[in-house]
Amino acid sequence: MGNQEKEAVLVVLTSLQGKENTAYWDEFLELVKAADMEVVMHAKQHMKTVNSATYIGSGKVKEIKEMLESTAVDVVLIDHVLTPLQSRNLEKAWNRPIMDRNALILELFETRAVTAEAKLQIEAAKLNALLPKLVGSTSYLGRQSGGRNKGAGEKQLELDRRVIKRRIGEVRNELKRLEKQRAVRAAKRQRNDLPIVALIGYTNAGKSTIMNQLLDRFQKKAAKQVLEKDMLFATLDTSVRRIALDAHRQFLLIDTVGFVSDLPHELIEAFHSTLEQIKEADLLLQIVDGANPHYREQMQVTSDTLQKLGVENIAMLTVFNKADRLQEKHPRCLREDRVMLCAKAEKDIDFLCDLISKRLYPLHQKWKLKIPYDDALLAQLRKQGILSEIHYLDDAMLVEIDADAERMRKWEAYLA
Ligand SMILES: Nc1nc2c(ncn2[C@@H]2O[C@H](COP(=O)(O)OP(=O)(O)OP(=O)(O)O)[C@@H](O)[C@H]2O)c(=O)[nH]1
Ligand SMILES: [Mg+2]
Repeated sequence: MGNQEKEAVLVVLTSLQGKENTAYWDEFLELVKAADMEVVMHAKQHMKTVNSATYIGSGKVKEIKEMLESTAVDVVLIDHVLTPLQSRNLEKAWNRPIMDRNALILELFETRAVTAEAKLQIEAAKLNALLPKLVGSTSYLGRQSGGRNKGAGEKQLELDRRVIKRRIGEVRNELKRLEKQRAVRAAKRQRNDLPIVALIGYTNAGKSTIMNQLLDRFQKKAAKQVLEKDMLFATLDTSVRRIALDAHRQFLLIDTVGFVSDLPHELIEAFHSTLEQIKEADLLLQIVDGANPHYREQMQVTSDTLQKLGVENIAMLTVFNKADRLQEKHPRCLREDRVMLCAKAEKDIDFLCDLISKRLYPLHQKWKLKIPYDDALLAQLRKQGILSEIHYLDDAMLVEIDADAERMRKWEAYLA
């Protein structure tokens, strides 16, 4: 199989006890697409119970075997998580590598990872997932190295296991080294003493879009934008950028990897150190795709994942995004800590900044000052970037500024 060619896959979509699981299936197919695989066939099975040996029923196993005889298929995907025994049995029956939902997400992360750290984290997750499966099966390593591992016996298996364990050790050491580097960077940030705001939420909700909009709006120098894309798991690395609302109101904004239902625990573990950064945040911005009919379930997944990560007691603002896709109009403010907006509308971004600022700098307010025309204060305020409005009166200028009470004290004489 050439590198350019997409892997041809047969997708098995299942449902238990007559529940048509279309949302789950759609999401699974989106994951397949994001992993850059091509669905050449699919099979559906409605099951009453789970078959402990093969997950799906034996009749379906046979039927799919016949399907596989007539078409070139590289891998069979199953929309659920299988036990090692189930995937071994299916692999034997179909003579094809099997990927369950976990394996697919790992594969997708692997194709998407850019930084050394993300790559290593995924490698660790994949190797860990591989070990328990490595009993009487050889196609996993074969597939990983790009070819088929024919005729490999028990000896080979033992060898494989040793190779994998050694590699896991190496990867862990390298990750530890990178983590230390990050700790140093984090310590430097702390010395800057800027508050930290973290964007979190379900994949494809618009986290990276919001980060880019804020960069566009508030970074005078062209800041490096992050990738935003209509695809599951566009972001796999956390990025940190500094946002300066003005000279005195700055914060660090972190964009993070999105969550998905049943995120494989190997991945949560592997990404733990990256996601740890969420714990340092002073404010969480939970971004929700408000136009997704399943936004409630997605919010539930987010709060479950946060709980698994041990993130608690951090103030959270929930942003229902993509308001432009809704039929009805909604007010921006739904509740004190819930807002609805469109990340692509400049006014909405201003509104969001205002909210963030009120949370981070609660003592900050707008003040009106009266400044004579020949006074140097205006230039000073301009330089600090806290000037928001000027009106030119006959005898003086009436200006509006953003500042906290502490700083206002020295300008008290100017208060209008
Ligand atoms: N219509 C509309 N589309 C939006 C809005 N915000 C983001 N999008 C689109 O939604 C898609 C996903 O946006 P991203 O910012 O990449 O989402 P993300 O939350 O970072 O996703 P992951 O990195 O995969 O977790 C992109 O195609 C965006 O252009 C919005 O307010 N309205
Ligand atoms: Mg993103």
